[in-house]
Amino acid sequence: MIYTMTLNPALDYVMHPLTLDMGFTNRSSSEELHCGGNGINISTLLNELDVPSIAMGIAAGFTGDYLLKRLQEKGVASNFVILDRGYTRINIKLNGIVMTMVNGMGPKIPEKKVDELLARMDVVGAGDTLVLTGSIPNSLPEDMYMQIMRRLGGRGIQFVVDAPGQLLMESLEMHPFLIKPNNHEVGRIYGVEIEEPEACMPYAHKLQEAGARNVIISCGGHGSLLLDENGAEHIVPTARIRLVNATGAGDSMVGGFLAQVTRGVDYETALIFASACGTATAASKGIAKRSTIDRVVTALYKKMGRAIPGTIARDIEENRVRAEEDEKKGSEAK
Ligand SMILES: O=P(O)(O)OC[C@@]1(O)O[C@H](CO)[C@@H](O)[C@@H]1O
Repeated sequence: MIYTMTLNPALDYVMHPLTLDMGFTNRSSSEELHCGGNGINISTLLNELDVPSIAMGIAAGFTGDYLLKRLQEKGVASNFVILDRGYTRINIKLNGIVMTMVNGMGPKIPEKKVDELLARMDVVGAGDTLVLTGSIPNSLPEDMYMQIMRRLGGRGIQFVVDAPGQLLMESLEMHPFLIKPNNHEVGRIYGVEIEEPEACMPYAHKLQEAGARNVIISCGGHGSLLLDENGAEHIVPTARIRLVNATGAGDSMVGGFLAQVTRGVDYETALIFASACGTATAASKGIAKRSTIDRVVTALYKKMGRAIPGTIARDIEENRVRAEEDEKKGSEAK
């Protein structure tokens, strides 16, 4: 089973402001509300791909109730500790000419609720994957991810860590199965400016030498790289799309990669699929739907001048047939 941990989930309130003038009232042309937080985004993407996962974390108040209700409606399994006070944050995403985000701090988490969460996490065991991603609320210890990994270490669990600088570097001693920083995060860690996957590859080697098994570095429109646990280097371009909203694109990459690795697909194919999932979300409102992912996978293989591997091509065909049947049933029911 894949477990995702979101210690500080959010409702992402995406606004499309026509202007963004500081000190004035700006008007938005439309708004959307999505379930957010990195782990939740990964579980949402996995659910879209019919890969079971359990989203774990801490929720509170009316926003937390709404978040959990929405997850249930979508069919995303969850196991959240509920706080008695405060409310799950609402993160503002201002999707104008440039994307501007204001992320909330999140509720204060009492120690007894942390203990409850840790106790619930004891269900994670041998052969499971645990994804630790997103910010750690101020009221929790900064080394919370390390505490979780140390507690669960030695049980045969595969850890996936997608966290900023120091947190990521500290986690490497636990030999995470996968880390996925982007080029800017890697640049900040090593004090360099790097844009393209080729330039990032030496740093992927450094991160692997420091303990990570598989290292993905996403480089936005320049593509992405994977240095896999066997030492093989893979570089994949990005499919061309019209950018709608990049929130959750990195999480979708992680979800797409895990979905393919879980079914035993080779690492390069998993990276290509992961890249397509990230791009598909960037082209969507919220986390990408299956049909968009399939479209982007097809476009990416075309761009690379390669044939789509059998397993992925069969999935695409099955999804197409299923969508057609659903549409037929829908119009018959009207
Ligand atoms: O404040 P954090 O935890 O660092 O990031 C949270 C967040 O910005 O990351 C996700 C992906 O971009 C969003 O769904 C969410 O609002």
